[in-house]
Amino acid sequence: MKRRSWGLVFLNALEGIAYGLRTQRNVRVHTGVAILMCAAGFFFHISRTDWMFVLTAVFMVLVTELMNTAVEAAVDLAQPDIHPLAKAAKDTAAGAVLLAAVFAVIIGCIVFLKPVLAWLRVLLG
Ligand SMILES: Nc1ncnc2c1ncn2[C@@H]1O[C@H](COP(=O)(O)OP(=O)(O)OP(=O)(O)O)[C@@H](O)[C@H]1O
Repeated sequence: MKRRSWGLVFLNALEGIAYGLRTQRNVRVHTGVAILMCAAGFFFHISRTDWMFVLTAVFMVLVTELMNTAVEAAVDLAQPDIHPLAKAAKDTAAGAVLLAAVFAVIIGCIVFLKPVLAWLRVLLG
């Protein structure tokens, strides 16, 4: 196969992200949550260390979501019929997303619970 230019490699990767956003509701939901978490980070002026954890959590969820989409597409192409290995592949990929999401929830609670409660206290007098 002909070697692709860097520009084309980048374009194909963007097409992959666009495919995930277009076809997978979960990718769209997690992207929305990621944007909210980043907005909250700016709103509450979280520390550099907190940003590192928040960004790690956010990117882990988005990366595993896209890998899950890739696994689903590859499995559906290779094995459209019911097969235990097709189930194992899809369930394992979904498990990776679940673990990343649990990590993101834990990080979200550790970073945002305190500032959100303090903000609510001020807001409610
Ligand atoms: N070819 C297959 N053979 C056996 N089990 C399958 C197969 N395809 C899907 N499954 C089972 O059904 C579940 C749902 O599969 P599906 O392809 O609908 O993915 P999904 O997780 O619902 O993805 P989406 O995010 O697109 O809704 C899988 O997690 C797996 O347990």
